[in-house]
Amino acid sequence: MADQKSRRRAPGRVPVIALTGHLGAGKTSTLNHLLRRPGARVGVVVNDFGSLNVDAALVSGQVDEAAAISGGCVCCLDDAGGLDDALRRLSRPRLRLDAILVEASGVAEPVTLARLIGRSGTTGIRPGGLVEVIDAVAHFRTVDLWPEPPARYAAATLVVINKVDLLPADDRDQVVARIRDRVRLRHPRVQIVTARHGRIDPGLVFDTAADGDPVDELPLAQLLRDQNREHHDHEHARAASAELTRAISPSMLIDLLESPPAGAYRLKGRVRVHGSRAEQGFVVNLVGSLIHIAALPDPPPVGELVAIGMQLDQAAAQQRLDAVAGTPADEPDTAGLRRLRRYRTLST
Ligand SMILES: Nc1nc2c(ncn2[C@@H]2O[C@H](COP(=O)(O)OP(=O)(O)OP(=O)(O)O)[C@@H](O)[C@H]2O)c(=O)[nH]1
Repeated sequence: MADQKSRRRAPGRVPVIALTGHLGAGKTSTLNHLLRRPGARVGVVVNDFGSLNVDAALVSGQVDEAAAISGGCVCCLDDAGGLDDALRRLSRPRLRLDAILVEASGVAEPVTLARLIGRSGTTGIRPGGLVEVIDAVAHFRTVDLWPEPPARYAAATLVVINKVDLLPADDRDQVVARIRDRVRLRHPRVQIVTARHGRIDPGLVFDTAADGDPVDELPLAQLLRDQNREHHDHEHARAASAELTRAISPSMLIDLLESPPAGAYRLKGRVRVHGSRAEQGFVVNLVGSLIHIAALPDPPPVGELVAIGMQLDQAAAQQRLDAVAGTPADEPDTAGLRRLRRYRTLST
């Protein structure tokens, strides 16, 4: 009988699965959902666009092995921003990982990322598919904007139409069908599923990494040419971030989320505030104009806030974030806490 160790992972190269999608589409939610799959040893590479790794903080603790790439979009940095190093480290045989998931920043181009993974010099890995997460609500305002369907659809092995819960009930089927049709125009055979909070069947993702997958089934040269003809949004994305070394004012935080800096499409972070009795931690998220706030089990010793947008006014955003980070908030702020808790209740 095969011993436990040899049964833990199929022999051979570790499949590397990329998770892509526009800013705030639901990549971290999908990743966290996949990490809850029992029985698989999964390594994760997280690439945040801002200089602070919010996503890495949100997945650590649930993952067997993690590597973070920060400071820019993985496909725009020299040397793939350390992707090869991270893959080399995570594919070491003694880690016995079943799969490696790479969560790209929300501004990475899937075609380029697929190429980086496919052409990686790392010997212990093989491409295991690319999961493109789509924000069903914002898709036609953010990603699919031109007469030709975007090249990014063709790089995907699985398309997740996420946030379907946010579509109005009488529009839902029509919007989902429209996204499906556009994807299929580019990629007739791709798997498409709908999801809420990235809750897809993990078997779909790990199955796309079956050992028999062709190493490179994508006509990448053609796709790269198509992508270059399209709008290169990732070249124009900008970010501002601030480290939060103390509790912040909930009023200032909610003001920031309700009236974000000019051009900020995405705002996210982990914060600490003074509750009525003790300090409390929260994860805050803004996508477009949608605010989501969830409680953390413990207040983070050091938190962070990151703002990202294609046309972000970086200086103004930095000033706003620095003001939140630098304003003393040592007393409970009852009105601010009430506003924060209201968003938290609406977010459940
Ligand atoms: N209502 C609803 N909210 C969702 C869903 N999926 C994600 N969200 C929320 O959308 C926000 C962004 O989700 P993330 O998973 O962080 O998105 P992301 O793609 O990782 O974001 P970036 O890494 O910044 O590009 C969070 O507030 C999530 O709770 C969904 O299916 N329904």
